[in-house]
Amino acid sequence: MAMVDVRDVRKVYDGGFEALKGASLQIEEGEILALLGPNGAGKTTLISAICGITVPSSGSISVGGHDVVTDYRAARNLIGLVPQEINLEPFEKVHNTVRFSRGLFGKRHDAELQERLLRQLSLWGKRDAQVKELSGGMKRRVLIAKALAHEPRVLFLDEPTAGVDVELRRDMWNIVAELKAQGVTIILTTHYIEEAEAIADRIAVINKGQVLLVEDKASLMTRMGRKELRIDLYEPIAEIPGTLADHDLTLSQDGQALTYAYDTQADRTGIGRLMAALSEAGLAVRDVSTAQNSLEDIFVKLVAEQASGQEDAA
Ligand SMILES: Nc1ncnc2c1ncn2[C@@H]1O[C@H](COP(=O)(O)OP(=O)(O)OP(=O)(O)O)[C@@H](O)[C@H]1O
Repeated sequence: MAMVDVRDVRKVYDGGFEALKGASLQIEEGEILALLGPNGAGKTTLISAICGITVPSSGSISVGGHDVVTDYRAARNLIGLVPQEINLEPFEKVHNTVRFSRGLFGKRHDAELQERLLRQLSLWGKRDAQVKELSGGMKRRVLIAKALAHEPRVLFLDEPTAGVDVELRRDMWNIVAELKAQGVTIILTTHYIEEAEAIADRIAVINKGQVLLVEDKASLMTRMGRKELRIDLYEPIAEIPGTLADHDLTLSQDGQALTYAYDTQADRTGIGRLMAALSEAGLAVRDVSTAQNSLEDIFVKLVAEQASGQEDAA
């Protein structure tokens, strides 16, 4: 059974806007799923629907086997939500804020757990500070502590690292890794695609209210990935020799390196043929290296493909 099971969910807002158009998504226990999509794609709407904050117009959602509408409390108890916007009580002390969040779920205060959580998030030294005294990054940590205070099994992080510095981002990634090790299921929305690339097990791409794809990150990168072969030359050249014209090469500005893009899934990459042709052209190779194109390239391509598909259909 999937930990989070979203089936054919539609959401039409009051004004008539259809933010989700039959979205389906199954998320397994203990996995980290990155939900990617451009602005307005429907990510927050989907998360809100799973967390029972927004009621879907149709379709069904369960968390841990509990329907989020008809069995809201049981489902919500399993969920921790780190919202996009900072919504903290400014005059409250850090430790009270976190303690109160646990209380909301009817759970008794657990001093040991609270200390562990605050230490893990580097908030222990700030436990007696008022929220308003904290930096933006620290406030984000408090949001995470609050979301984790009732020991949820599923954690939603909605743009957790928007506007935070590199160090805090790394810290958050470490926290996510620790939670995963504890078997917590994590759903992350992010605009930083390298973040998804770094920490997610699976990638879901959503655009215009539709889930375009859900796939294992590694297989997605292999399936859609293109690689680039960079060839450094001993001697710079002014232009690509005519005999190499059909190899789809680009020459660096300083004339010192050639780049060859190839499809990793193609029957033939053409590398062998290219190397032979280079040698025939009398070009001496100093070094070669390869680079895989990024998840970002793949994401941009997917979204563009959907847009052109819709134009074709129109
Ligand atoms: N309460 C609402 N009433 C009407 N329309 C809404 C409401 N909330 C969101 N929308 C619209 O639904 C669409 C999806 O919004 P949503 O916030 O889910 O997108 P998102 O993918 O989270 O975007 P972002 O990356 O900008 O946070 C947007 O076009 C938005 O304007």
